[in-house]
Amino acid sequence: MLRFASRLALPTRRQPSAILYLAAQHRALTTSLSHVASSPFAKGSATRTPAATVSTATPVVSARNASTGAQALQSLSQRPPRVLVTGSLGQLGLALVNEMRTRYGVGNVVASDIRKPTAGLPIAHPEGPFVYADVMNYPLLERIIVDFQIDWVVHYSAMLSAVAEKEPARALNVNITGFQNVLELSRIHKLRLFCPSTIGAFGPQTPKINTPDLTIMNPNTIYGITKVHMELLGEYYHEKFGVDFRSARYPGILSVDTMPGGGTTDYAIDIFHHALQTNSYNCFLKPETRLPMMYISDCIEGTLQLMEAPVEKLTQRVYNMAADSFTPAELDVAIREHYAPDFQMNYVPDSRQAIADSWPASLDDSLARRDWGWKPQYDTAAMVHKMWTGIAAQYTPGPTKLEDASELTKVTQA
Ligand SMILES: NC(=O)C1=CN([C@@H]2O[C@H](COP(=O)(O)OP(=O)(O)OC[C@H]3O[C@@H](n4cnc5c(N)ncnc54)[C@H](O)[C@@H]3O)[C@@H](O)[C@H]2O)C=CC1
Ligand SMILES: CC(=O)[C@H](N)C(=O)O
Repeated sequence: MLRFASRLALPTRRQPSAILYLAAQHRALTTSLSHVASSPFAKGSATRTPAATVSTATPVVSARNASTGAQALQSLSQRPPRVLVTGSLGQLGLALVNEMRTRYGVGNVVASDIRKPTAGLPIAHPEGPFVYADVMNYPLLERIIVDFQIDWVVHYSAMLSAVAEKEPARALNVNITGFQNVLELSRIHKLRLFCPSTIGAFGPQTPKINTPDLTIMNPNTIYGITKVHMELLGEYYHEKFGVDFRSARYPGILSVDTMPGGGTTDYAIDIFHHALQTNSYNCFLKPETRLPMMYISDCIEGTLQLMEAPVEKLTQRVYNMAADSFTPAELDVAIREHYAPDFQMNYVPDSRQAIADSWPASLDDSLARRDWGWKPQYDTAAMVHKMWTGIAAQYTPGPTKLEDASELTKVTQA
């Protein structure tokens, strides 16, 4: 099995400054959590809503980030938001919850998923609240939002591009019905809602280089269609009902501590694990396939910047967000030049090649930079360095462990 260091916090370039929060707020939320833990809902009631597992022992301490915190707190009526994160055990959710709990206070960030948090996941604050939440279950979501007095939802539950092509009916349900549920609940309960979009929302007719925010989309994958639906419906709810919907179109995200969930950009993570374990990799994309990519710290930082941005700064609701772009061949060269001279890359393109071919090679994110100050910290060289050194540290030195490579990721079977 992969050996993850437990309780790894996201690498951060800033020292969070912890401030003790008002005692009244502390009492209010602790009371709220106690209520949930002792409610019929929490125990699993006759309505067959699954039990919410909540740690009431968690003190509600507000730890805010020094650089962005003051401004965001002002716009939040001087208290940190209470946030529900759906799909929080996925590649991005784990990292986002870790960072949000550092900034907003452990008890203020409710993690949720349909899976159990297993030992070894990089959860920095395991004492924080975690609940079962199937995003298709509207009454359950509403109950969590009310019981925890949620202000913001980050909707991360989704099926990614490769797995969605394999199970289109399920992907439509999770990605479309799930989003419609959180959007409608955001309208009713006046929540700020963030749902990520993706380079996968674009299609073969989209301009490939420096793709602007507003352009032809026409995706030809189930994943892309569900994401365009999400963008349009979110904008509609904003226009029509004033829902504070926000979205960023992410590139492929690279992470050390968490594994990808079945996408087309997953090769750029798999390659490091295979290189370190077997010194070779069968890449499922052709060498020249250029795709936009981003390191996870940038993704999480940018997401929080957009979430915290004062509403008057936003001139639109969906923004491109970019860092750098590279090809499998360039990654191969970087690994051989700097880390593993004998690394052997083979190219065995599969059905994911067609998906990648329909996506942009680079994004124009100038509006995100202008409106809410987006600026990535990691270019390709810096990403490769973080990935190699971070993943190398996960493997114990010794003989090659082939069984580890076979466990690497769900996507190798996609
Ligand atoms: N990872 C990436 O490179 C990119 C991700 N995104 C978007 O970011 C979001 C998060 O992506 P990842 O963390 O990579 O995905 P992931 O596949 O790693 O995690 C998704 C999580 O959703 C959960 N889930 C599935 N069905 C659910 C349901 N019915 N109810 C509740 N939870 C359910 C899964 O158990 C899983 O933990 C998604 O919306 C994805 O489209 C966008 C662009 C790039
Ligand atoms: C770019 C994405 O949305 C995701 N990583 C995928 O490849 O499906």
